[in-house]
Amino acid sequence: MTIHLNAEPGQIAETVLLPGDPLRAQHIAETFFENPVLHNTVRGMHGYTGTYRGQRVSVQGTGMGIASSMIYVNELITGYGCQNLVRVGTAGSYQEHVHVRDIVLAQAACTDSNINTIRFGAKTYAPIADFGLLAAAHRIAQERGHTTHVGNIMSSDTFYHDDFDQYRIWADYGVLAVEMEAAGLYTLAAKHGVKALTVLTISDHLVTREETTAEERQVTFNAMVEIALDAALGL
Ligand SMILES: O=P(O)(O)O[C@H]1O[C@H](CO)[C@@H](O)[C@H]1O
Ligand SMILES: O=c1cc[nH]c(=O)[nH]1
Repeated sequence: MTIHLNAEPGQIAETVLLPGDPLRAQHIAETFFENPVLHNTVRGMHGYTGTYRGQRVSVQGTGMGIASSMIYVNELITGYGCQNLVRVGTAGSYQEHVHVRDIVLAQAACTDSNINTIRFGAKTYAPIADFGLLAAAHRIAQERGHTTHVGNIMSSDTFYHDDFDQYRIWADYGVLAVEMEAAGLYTLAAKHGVKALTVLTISDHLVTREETTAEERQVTFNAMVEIALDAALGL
């Protein structure tokens, strides 16, 4: 057991999907896993372990933001020996050609958080995805005909900015979309020598202001989860 996870030792699989929302963790377990068992109840941040196409796998809610998610990622790696960590989340598009419902594979993650200023001072660290997971996810998404973009994303500490247009500087440098966790996940994965990837579904658009309905989000979300599971488990 760790401070924020009350799973028994060995109860969490080596491969873990990481949605921000604990209810999405429940949805993933109930929709995709065989024999899911609730492994965490601390703070209502539900996590489940079961099997998917015969292989052991877990899903763990992380909460929103780098600060919350890094607590879970840290404890999953150091307390439970997790080796493959794949975030599955929603994101806002920064680019006209990246549409709502599209899938984004985060090759790298910029951040406005201080997590790496604390570590590296004035030197800049570039948090990146595991290439094997990234390549597998890309191949699977292409085979299934999903519109998929691979590139840089922004992991922001702030959902509501005083200046809405602040995103344009990132868009000008080719950043595809914004979410709130990947840079922390990639940094911790590198530190501990484990594999990480972030798979995102575009849920809203900062340029066109388009949004998806809850039903649309659900359908695209399931496609993203299947890509993440198959890539992480080498299926
Ligand atoms: O859909 P999830 O995984 O929660 O991810 C995105 O949604 C939340 C903001 O609404 C942030 O956590 C952001 O990263
Ligand atoms: O605009 C968005 C959408 C999802 N998640 C974010 O962090 N921002």
